[in-house]
Amino acid sequence: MASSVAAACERNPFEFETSLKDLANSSNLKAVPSKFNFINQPTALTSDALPIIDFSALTADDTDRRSKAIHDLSKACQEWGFFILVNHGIPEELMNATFTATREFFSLPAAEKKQYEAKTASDPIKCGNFNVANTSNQVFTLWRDYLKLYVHPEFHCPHKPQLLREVLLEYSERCRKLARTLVEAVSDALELERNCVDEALKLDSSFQMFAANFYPPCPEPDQAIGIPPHTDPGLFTFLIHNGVAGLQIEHNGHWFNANSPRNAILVNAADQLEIFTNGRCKSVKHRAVVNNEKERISIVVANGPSGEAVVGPTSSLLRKDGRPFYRSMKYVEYVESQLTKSRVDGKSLLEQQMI
Ligand SMILES: O=C(O)CCC(=O)C(=O)O
Ligand SMILES: [Fe+2]
Repeated sequence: MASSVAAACERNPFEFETSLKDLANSSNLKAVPSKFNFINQPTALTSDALPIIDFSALTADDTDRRSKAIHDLSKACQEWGFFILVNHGIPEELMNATFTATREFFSLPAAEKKQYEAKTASDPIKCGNFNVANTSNQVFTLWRDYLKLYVHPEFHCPHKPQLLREVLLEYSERCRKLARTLVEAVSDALELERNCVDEALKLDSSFQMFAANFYPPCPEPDQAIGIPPHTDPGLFTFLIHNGVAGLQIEHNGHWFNANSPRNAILVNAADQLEIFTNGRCKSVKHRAVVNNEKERISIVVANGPSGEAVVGPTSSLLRKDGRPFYRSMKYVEYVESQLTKSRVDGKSLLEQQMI
């Protein structure tokens, strides 16, 4: 759920000028048009094995099995910040339908999509390519079309394609349930009261965002970027993709290709989980690179606290001297500030929250 990459650009960051899908389809592009130019950092090392968490074990009656899964989850959140979730119970057909509906949305005529061009950070439906500035104030456009929706506690969705509403209602609800169980498991692992996150962060009215990213093949993949390095807002982000590689994550100072098997969900601990646990869980930087052969789609759900919750470190995880490592901030303000206040290669909003 890329956000900390955005910037207070002179151009509207949300401006929808080019449907990249159309640009890539219509012209025989040999080079990346200059407005997309972004020089990538060194490419990723080969993939290392990300931790795998078996969701069915987290909810198992067998206490030993459950305790081991909770321990593994907590270790994954503290060491990698990312893990692969298997046996999560979301039907394959629902995931496929989500891809189908999303692809249909991106195939709509540009004029149809342009009605969802956002004017401000708080618009609940946003569609475009996204303009970003770096610390030298140079603005560039990301090599991706995106659709971003606020789906809970209020559900917002474009009218077309018809299928989209139905699948997103179901997919987002299932993701909320999974995220809640993961949050409980992390609370157990950190010896917090089981429902303490739920209560403190008002998860009944969890602010949940859905994003679909469409990356067409790019003639010069080293000269453009899908999404530059960023961390996500929220507690847990869920990502599924259409089988084409592109996600890279930072681990111990290196970039790794993050691959995941079909039907698994790639999960990452996000900023508010790091803040609430006073740094125990890590919200890790990641980025999306592009390739010159295949189109890539990723579907991302950011499961957050309530928009109204003021998120800061929980008291039992403060340092011995009682001081927090992070400032507190209302979640909805955090989400919207990320879209306007941080810059590529500058301090992310999460870093700005550190005391
Ligand atoms: O497309 C991807 O793999 C990354 C997407 C992402 O990080 C985001 O939408 O926040
Ligand atoms: Fe992200």
